[in-house]
Amino acid sequence: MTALLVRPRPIARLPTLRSHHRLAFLQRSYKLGSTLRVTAMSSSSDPSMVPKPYLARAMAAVDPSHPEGTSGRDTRGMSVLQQHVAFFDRNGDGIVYPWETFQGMRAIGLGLPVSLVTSLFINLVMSYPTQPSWIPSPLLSIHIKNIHKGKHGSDSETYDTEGRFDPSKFDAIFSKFGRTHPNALTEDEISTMLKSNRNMYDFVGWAAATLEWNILYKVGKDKEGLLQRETVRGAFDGSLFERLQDSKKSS
Ligand code: HEM
Ligand SMILES: [Ca+2]
Repeated sequence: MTALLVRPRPIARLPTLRSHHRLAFLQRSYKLGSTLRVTAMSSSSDPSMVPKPYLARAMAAVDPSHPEGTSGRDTRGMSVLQQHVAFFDRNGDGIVYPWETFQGMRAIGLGLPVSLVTSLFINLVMSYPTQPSWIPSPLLSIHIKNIHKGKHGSDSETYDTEGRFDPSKFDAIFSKFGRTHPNALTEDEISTMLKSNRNMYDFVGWAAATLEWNILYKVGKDKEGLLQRETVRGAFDGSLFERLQDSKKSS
């Protein structure tokens, strides 16, 4: 009887699944407690899968099309979360002041009122947890070295508590919520995701995650109103911000 319960599905059926379904299947298998299936999946040599998708990457936002992260990116020894934030450090001193957040937002094409309100909110929320001592910063500085301490709840959990990038959590954004397109999110799907990601009584996290995804949608949506997987990956390692700034400059 037990043997019947734990018997894995024939491996031969797996390649017919699309990559995002395959990962969802992996997660379901895990919940069922069948380590046999998980082992079989992770040792697969299928090129459309990231090796060891459960292993958080310190410096690279990896997915099956970018197994080494964004090509040609100089990580400067920073974690993926530090890279996300470094774009806003306009003078490169390791500290992000509210006016730098504001300038960065304007540089990627956000409007004046949104940039004003959002930059103030971000620096208000993230300044204190990232300070090098218990004394608050009157100028609301954010220290990039400690940005992992600015991690909040009710998010996708793609960044771990040390600011690394978890490829399986990133993939789950699309396998769980990309109902209409496997590699993109509609505005409605983003709002479903935000509600699903909520942790109990985590009002700061709800607000922060809503803001993050709403501004990302604003700057990153394509002509069809879709937020593409590649745009989201670029937001995680900050390369999207540089791309947007360059395209704004050249237009
Ligand atoms: C236009 C600018 C920005 C956009 C579009 C943006 C977008 C995002 C997105 C989509 C996430 C992932 C949320 C999730 O996993 O559900 C995120 C996380 C994060 N962002 Fe930003 N962000 C921006 C600016 C900033 C700035 C200026 C800072 C700080 C200086 C910052 C700090 C963070 C931190 C600490 C996280 C981790 C949150 C967590 O995982 O709990 N972001 N951001
Ligand atoms: Ca700075």
